[in-house]
Amino acid sequence: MKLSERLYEKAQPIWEQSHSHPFVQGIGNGTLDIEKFKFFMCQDYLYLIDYARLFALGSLKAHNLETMQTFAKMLHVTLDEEMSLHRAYAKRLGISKEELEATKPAPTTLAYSSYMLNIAQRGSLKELLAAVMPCAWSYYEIGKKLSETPGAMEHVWYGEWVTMYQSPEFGEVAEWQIDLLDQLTESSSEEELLELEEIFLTTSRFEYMFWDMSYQQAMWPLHD
Ligand SMILES: Cc1ncc(CO)c(N)n1
Repeated sequence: MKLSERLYEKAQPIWEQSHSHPFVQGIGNGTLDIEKFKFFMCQDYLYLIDYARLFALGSLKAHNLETMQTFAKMLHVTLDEEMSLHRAYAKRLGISKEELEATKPAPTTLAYSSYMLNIAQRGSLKELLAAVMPCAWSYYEIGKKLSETPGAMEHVWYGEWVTMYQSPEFGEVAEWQIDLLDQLTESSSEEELLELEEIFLTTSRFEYMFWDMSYQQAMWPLHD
């Protein structure tokens, strides 16, 4: 069994909770409160900055030129295409570029980004991939599922979001990461596979928490 098949199976109970979360469902049926989406977009913008850094680290840790080029491409696509979606939404939502960039990270954003970057910095390419894989893979799955709802891709607010994440180009990114990790772990020990599984499940849990944080618009529970 390929590692990716095992990871997919193990993560299902978590991923299913993300799929059925009211934030995700609300994007699909168009009922999500726009204030919650605003919160999500600003926090996601911060998240993507660190997510992009993981691709820079992937390029650094790559074992050959082709892998290095693909990580560099994902770095570029994140900074200049995915984040352009956020910049365009911010503009429509009345959030200035300065405001967007000055967003303060919520505790869940900080925890998720810090965990991912820590794994990527101290681990090998395998650990880095295990940490980053639930991101593109689960968003692609969510995009595809939501796009099946009639009108979801045409919705005045959430249509563009669904359209981007269900796109085959976005799916290719997930597939490339999956294939590379499967290839790199062909002869890994059970002990190593278990470690990678734990990382994958941890970022899968953080993905769920990110939806929930956005739904609750959860900042620090303290007031300065
Ligand atoms: C939190 C999060 N996970 C994954 C993606 C997909 O890139 C995203 N934009 N945000």
